[in-house]
Amino acid sequence: MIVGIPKEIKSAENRVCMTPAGVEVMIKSGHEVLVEKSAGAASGFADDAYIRAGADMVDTPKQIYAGADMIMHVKEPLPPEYDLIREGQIIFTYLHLAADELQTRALIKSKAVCIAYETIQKADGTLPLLTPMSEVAGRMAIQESARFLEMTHGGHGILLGGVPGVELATVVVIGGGVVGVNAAKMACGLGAKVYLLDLNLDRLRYLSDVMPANCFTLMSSPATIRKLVKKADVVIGAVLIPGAKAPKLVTRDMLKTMKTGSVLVDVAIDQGGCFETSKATTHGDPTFVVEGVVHYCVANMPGAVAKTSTLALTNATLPYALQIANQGWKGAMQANEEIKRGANVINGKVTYKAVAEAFGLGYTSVDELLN
Ligand SMILES: NC(=O)C1=CN([C@@H]2O[C@H](COP(=O)(O)OP(=O)(O)OC[C@H]3O[C@@H](n4cnc5c(N)ncnc54)[C@H](O)[C@@H]3O)[C@@H](O)[C@H]2O)C=CC1
Ligand SMILES: CC(=O)C(=O)O
Repeated sequence: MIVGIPKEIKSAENRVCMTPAGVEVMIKSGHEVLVEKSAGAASGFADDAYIRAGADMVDTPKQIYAGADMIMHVKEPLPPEYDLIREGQIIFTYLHLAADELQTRALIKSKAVCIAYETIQKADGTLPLLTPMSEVAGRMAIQESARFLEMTHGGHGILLGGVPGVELATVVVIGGGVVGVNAAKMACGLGAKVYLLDLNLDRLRYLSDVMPANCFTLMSSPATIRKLVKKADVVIGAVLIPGAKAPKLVTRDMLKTMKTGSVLVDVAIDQGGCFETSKATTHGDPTFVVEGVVHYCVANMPGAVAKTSTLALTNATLPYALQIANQGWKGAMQANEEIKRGANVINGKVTYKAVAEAFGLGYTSVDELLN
């Protein structure tokens, strides 16, 4: 198979979907790899390293899309790429379709085989290709909160951990999965008072055992969220219903009760965001203010720390990419249920239920397409 690696074009997206070490493994397995010039530069991988690994370097995304059987990306294809995608081509990347009708319709039209990193799912429900970036984004969420609590950035000027004799900050983390735990750990480490909310009681039991003493676990409900946001300096949105649009958990009315200059970080923005007032922002212009509350809603947070994120992401994606390249998409999905759960749009059909439901589109089981 010919695998294509275009340069990312989303705003301030510095990651690349495969390192030279990954390219070497692909090529040793009998595949060819096309890499767009300077695709890895921002992550610390010069073109020379890809050439030494055996890749063919090309100048434009057009050449990548024209020549490759499987396109790998980090972020979703953007409008300039839609018409480059070919029928039957495999697109393997983060897609987050339930929050992006334009892209969903473009992928349906393309008749490509679109496999989403974020819905590849193990039998125990975990999401192996989302986890590493959720670890990064969860940790970053607290760095960014600390930055935007500073007065020069619009915050109300409280230090997360306080100092002896002075009140410390209150951080509310909604969602106790990978993002939530990583955010809560960082906030606890800095000394803040942290509330960590989830709907899953078994998860709350586990978290209550393993988290530090300044982390308080609570069952998530509208009443609890309404009460906590009033005293919060920071609220982190970290919920996920896999593949689906995020539920809106903090309403505009709740926002009106919050402190002026407090900070919301909606990490779940890639799935549409879990605050009613969220809209996606970029690293270039990451925040906006509604009802006096600073909103940070960047959909590709890990792109800002690409030297960490590229390695963490590609450690996880390579084995799956290799299996798809070795067996083709049908063979890989027949052999591996985890990859089958990644099927979102295939040959013009929506094969992920939550995506079909998000836009009132017809749903086709991937099994119907595998025979
Ligand atoms: N903005 C960005 O750059 C990035 C965004 N993300 C996004 O962050 C979100 C969270 O991802 P993960 O932590 O990996 O997911 P996860 O599946 O590990 O955790 C989600 C948690 O939310 C909980 N939950 C669901 N509904 C809830 C509710 N109503 N109240 C409280 N908790 C609820 C679930 O029980 C689960 O424990 C996803 O949308 C993911 O795509 C992840 C990485 C980067
Ligand atoms: C998860 C995701 O969309 C990201 O890392 O950008």
